[in-house]
Amino acid sequence: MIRTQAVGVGKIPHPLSSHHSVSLSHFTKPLRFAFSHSFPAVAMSPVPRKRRRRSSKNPSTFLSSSLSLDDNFNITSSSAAVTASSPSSPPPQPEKEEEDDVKRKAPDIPTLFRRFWKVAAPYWWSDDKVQARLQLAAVFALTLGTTGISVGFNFLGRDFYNALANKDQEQFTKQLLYYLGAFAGGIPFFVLRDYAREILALRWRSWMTSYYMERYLKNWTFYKIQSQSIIDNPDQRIVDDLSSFTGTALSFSLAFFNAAVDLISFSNILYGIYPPLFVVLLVYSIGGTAISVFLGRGLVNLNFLQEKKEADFRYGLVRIRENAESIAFYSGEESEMQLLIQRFRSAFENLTQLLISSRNLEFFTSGYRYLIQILPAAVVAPMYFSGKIEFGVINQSVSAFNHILGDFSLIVYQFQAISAFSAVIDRLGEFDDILDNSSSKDLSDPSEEINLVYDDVKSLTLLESNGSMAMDKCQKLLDIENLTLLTPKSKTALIWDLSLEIYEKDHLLVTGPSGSGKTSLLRALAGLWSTGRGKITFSVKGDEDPLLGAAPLEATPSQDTYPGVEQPKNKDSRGIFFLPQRPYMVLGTLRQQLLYPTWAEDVIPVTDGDEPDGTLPFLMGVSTLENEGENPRKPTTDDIIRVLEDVRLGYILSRFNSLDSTYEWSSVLSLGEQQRLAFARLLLSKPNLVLLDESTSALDEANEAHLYQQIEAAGITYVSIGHRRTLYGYHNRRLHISAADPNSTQRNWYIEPINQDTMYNLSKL
Ligand SMILES: Nc1ncnc2c1ncn2[C@@H]1O[C@H](COP(=O)(O)OP(=O)(O)OP(=O)(O)O)[C@@H](O)[C@H]1O
Repeated sequence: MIRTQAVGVGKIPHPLSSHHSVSLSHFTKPLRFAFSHSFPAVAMSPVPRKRRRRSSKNPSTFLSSSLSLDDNFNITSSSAAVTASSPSSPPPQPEKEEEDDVKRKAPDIPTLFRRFWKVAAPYWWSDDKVQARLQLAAVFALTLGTTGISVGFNFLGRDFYNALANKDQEQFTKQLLYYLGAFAGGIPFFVLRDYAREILALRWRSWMTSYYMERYLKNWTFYKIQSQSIIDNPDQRIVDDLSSFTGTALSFSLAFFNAAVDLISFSNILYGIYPPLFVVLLVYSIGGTAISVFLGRGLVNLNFLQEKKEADFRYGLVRIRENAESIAFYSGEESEMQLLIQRFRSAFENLTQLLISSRNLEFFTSGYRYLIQILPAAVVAPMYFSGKIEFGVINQSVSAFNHILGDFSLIVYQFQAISAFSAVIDRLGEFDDILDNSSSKDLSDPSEEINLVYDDVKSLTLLESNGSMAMDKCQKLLDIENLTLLTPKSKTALIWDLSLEIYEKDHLLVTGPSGSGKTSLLRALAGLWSTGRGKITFSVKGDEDPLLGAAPLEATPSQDTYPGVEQPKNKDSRGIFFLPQRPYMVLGTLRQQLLYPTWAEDVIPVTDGDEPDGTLPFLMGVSTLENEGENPRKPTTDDIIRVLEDVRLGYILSRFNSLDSTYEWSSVLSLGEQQRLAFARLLLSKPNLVLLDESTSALDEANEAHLYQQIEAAGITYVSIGHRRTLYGYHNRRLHISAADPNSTQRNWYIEPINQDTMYNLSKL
């Protein structure tokens, strides 16, 4: 076993030890496969504490987390057995991914520093900056205190050993008592320093988590990241990388600060004992740092990939959980197993490389550590023999020497942790850049963008209050002008030059062959896609922008994700509602399902009245004040029950006891029931216009007819996408989109009224 020695933030030294062991547990947090064998004295664990703490109830996290090494470098997981017994026919390799991994270059040092600063800085200038800086000052003060105590122990050690060597029992007992007293007085400093640091790291992490989640969910960045595969595993970056980053950044800062203070304190001591020893130490540590940087240069990239591969593996397991029923119906276990093994193997192979690189570095660092162990004693011993110094001074010089060497060798000793931290910085920096500028990857040419506008009906009325035009405009809900729609990235044309107006009670059916671009048209209307040309204008009710208080709607063009597109956060509050093809069930109670998304703030439990100690202002969730007055009156329990009856779902109340029971709704409700539940949401929100994407595809014809009657009776204008003939009966116009011809720019759509003739012709088919 290799023992490490005093580096950075120290623990209370053992009275009989020649050097001081340290606590640098934070250093290892980003290092998923930390090297506990190297640091037995500092209680490092093979898997960082936070990661090990993941709930074993969650099978995916358990399996994934257990991809770790024990002290003997054995893989301690059932997954390892799986790998060993993998079938003889290897699964197909994800070639593109592998290629990307190979192509990936480690970031250069200036990029790393830029990213570190960009990720770390915002918190210290945030609303929480006063608390943050005060706590940081306290941590630094406690760190200074502990360094002072270490220096005191250095002198105590000298006198203690002098008394021992002189066989002076009285002096020895006195020194022993001093030592015990110093322990009693010093321990609280060490404990409180660590506690204060952890608390500050937690506070910082909480702020960062909230800050990143806000930007991730803003402007549909989460959708773009996912649909265009911009970066891997954003969830892992928010959960694991932020946690590692805050803890490690603080630990490293303190360690460097402590090393600087330590250096000054102990240099005096060592220089006072024997100056040449100090010079030898300087040359030795600078040379050692240069060599370890050279040997460990590949570790940053390997750590980056390890994070990614593990997250991919975990995501594979999560997908099995989410799609359990479909996989079970397909009996797809064998394929799933192959896919999982493939991902695990990829993580395993990268880890093997990581271990080889670490081993090579470790050969050097171990030698570096051992070679120097006896040097200080050997150098000063002749002075002791000649009577120039006392015996205790030998111990003092060894202690001071080790302190200073530790300070100088911070990079050598912690290179593996530093490289893992660099990978975390790299991943977070990349994520941060994307969150800041999420439009840059897919929207390069602003002239090739669809212009999406929300016109305020009231302001238009005021503007043109004398003419009949104003009345017409008030009734118009949607105006599409010369819309040419392209797919993002590949820019394949789906719809050419579409112009269309929708007025109140004007129910439009969109038809066309599969893949022609019907759903994509809705994506463009929702603002999710903006590649193409043309203008989409929604006439919305309400005299205030829900996001900006009293500011007029047209005064707020979006500048971030989709330039030129004004993005509402809460579309339904402007009278427009989208029902996607696959109903989305939120996590929570039945009531929350029904209130989503119009009264989304109720999904997040907000503490009222007395806040529990430690609640942070930035973790309060969505403010209820923000949307107050914008959304329709919140439905009462009676309203909700009535609407459930209206969509013929009244019976589920008795089945699931109450509106406030929590279930995995996407599993316990049939697809048709989920679609009816989506209509219940719609009826509660009562928008002016709804865009339905095959929203009744799982329903029988009777239920479909019933739901259309309900929304018609509620005065909601609807645009539906659908293939079924029965849908013609509930609409008065049809937009037919044909598959676009790549060699032509001709219109690939037409609009026709749906009348008795249409119905007659259909019935003959
Ligand atoms: N994120 C994407 N990037 C690039 N192309 C996409 C993306 N999503 C869909 N497409 C392509 O756009 C085309 C239109 O897709 P869309 O979902 O609009 O079809 P649709 O008419 O609604 O089909 P269906 O009736 O089968 O639901 C398809 O060829 C599809 O493969």
